[in-house]
Amino acid sequence: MKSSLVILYHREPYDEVVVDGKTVYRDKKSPNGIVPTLKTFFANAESATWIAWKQMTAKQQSNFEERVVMEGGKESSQVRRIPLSAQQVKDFYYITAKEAFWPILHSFPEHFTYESSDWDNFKAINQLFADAACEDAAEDALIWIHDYNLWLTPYYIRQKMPNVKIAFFHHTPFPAADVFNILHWREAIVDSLLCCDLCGFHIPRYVENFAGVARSLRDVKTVERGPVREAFTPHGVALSEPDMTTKLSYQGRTVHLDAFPVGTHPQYIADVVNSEKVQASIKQIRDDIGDNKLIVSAGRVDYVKGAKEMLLCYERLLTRRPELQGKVNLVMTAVKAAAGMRVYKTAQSQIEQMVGKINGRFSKLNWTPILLFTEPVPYHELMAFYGTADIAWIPPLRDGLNLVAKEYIAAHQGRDGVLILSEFTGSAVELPDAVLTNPYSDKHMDESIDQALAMSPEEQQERMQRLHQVVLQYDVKEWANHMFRAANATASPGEPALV
Ligand SMILES: Nc1ncnc2c1ncn2[C@@H]1O[C@H](COP(=O)(O)OP(=O)(O)O[C@H]2O[C@H](CO)[C@@H](O)[C@H](O)[C@H]2O)[C@@H](O)[C@H]1O
Ligand SMILES: O=P(O)(O)OC[C@H](O)CO
Repeated sequence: MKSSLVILYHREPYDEVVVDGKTVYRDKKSPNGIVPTLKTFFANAESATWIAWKQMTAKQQSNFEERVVMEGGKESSQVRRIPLSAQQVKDFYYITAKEAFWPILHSFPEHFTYESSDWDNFKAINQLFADAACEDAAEDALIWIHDYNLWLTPYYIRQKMPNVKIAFFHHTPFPAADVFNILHWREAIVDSLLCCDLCGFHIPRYVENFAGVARSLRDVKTVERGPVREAFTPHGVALSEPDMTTKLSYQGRTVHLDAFPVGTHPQYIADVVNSEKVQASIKQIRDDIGDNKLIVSAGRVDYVKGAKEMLLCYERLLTRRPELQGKVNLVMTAVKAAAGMRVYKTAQSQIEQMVGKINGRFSKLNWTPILLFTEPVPYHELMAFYGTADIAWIPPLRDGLNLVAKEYIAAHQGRDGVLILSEFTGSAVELPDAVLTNPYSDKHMDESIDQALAMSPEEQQERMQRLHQVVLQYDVKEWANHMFRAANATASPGEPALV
């Protein structure tokens, strides 16, 4: 049966493990903000296909289940896996995507490496995803593609299905033209994105950057522009943008552009935090640290996430204000996205060395300044840390959005807590009541942590209530609904709208 919704995201929605000779599918352990987001509505969709890759040997390829149904999911919603060899995965994901595209997307051209990239392999794998999508999509389906790993799929799909609806969502930032255009393959990528009906981004700045790139490379016409929605701070934050382009036309096709940031599951998070199990963990953490201030900072190991800048600031804090030694605890997670990525080795060892140095310098018999987790933390434990923490410290140098900020707010349910949030995360233009900080400035970082530590309970509550309203209103359901509404609105006159 053909699907009315086809989701293309390169990762599978679960970890496949063999227990006692039987294959079972478990929630993914690695910290990734996209999989849980997409899983929520994929599991409930009536007839959907999720297309991902699966690494296997040639021998395994001759005999594997191409399609599986997720536990608890509907028979009509299947995960279709494209078999890839270890070498293909390495070239496509670890190297071309992470060593060439990722640094450019995050405006770190100094980390960009071109020589080891394998563009032909990237094209071939994108073609495989596009072929699978076309096989599974009904004529009136929506094909929803996620992230830069699949940049070329719109082009290949359009060759085979000229009228199918294609939406693309970027979970990362989208950089300005003078950075994006460093990519050798810029024309092919932009031509492919211009084959979409809808190109979605987290925030208006990324929309504007994409429109700027398209204008710089192709003779696109701006069809519509307007002020940004009230959900976004229009001025004054590093990534603010007062107006944005909402329609471009190119070669007879209209491409809709839109900004709709991913949301979280505030009610689910509140239920987990309020559960007996998590409340018991929260009490245990509090008993362990007494009246100390608990700071939490969670994320993947990545040079874009600002861990180094935060650790330097924490070291300065303990030096500038020795009275805080023994009175604050920083719980930090720095977990690898996948094993064996050379691009993250330096970032990981840098974090481990800095934590070792700070702990070595300041620890006392009964106090260690930093507790570092380098392995995924079970969800309930993570929520217990979010729920207990007086401060969440989120310092990325660049981040498409940052879901940890929203999860922390949801865990506190408008009661208390302080969010220190880098202005260079997409979420900063949605969350003006956070303590916004500039991770490129030592002075600003120092002022922000001082401000957070000194904030009165009344001010914490006022800010948290406003932040909670935002997180409640723009949750993950609203994100998906926004996308479906926006995709529907791309129907040209006379063309039937999506159902
Ligand atoms: N030690 C640990 N163990 C287990 N889980 C952990 C963990 N540390 C963090 N997590 C969880 O991992 C997720 C990470 O979310 P991010 O928004 O940082 O996503 P990520 O960078 O993967 O994805 C991309 O997609 C998302 C969604 O679009 C964007 O917010 C982001 O900018 C972009 O880079 C959060 O749900 C967090 O709670
Ligand atoms: O592709 P991954 O799993 O490394 O994902 C990292 C980010 O979530 C992509 O935006």
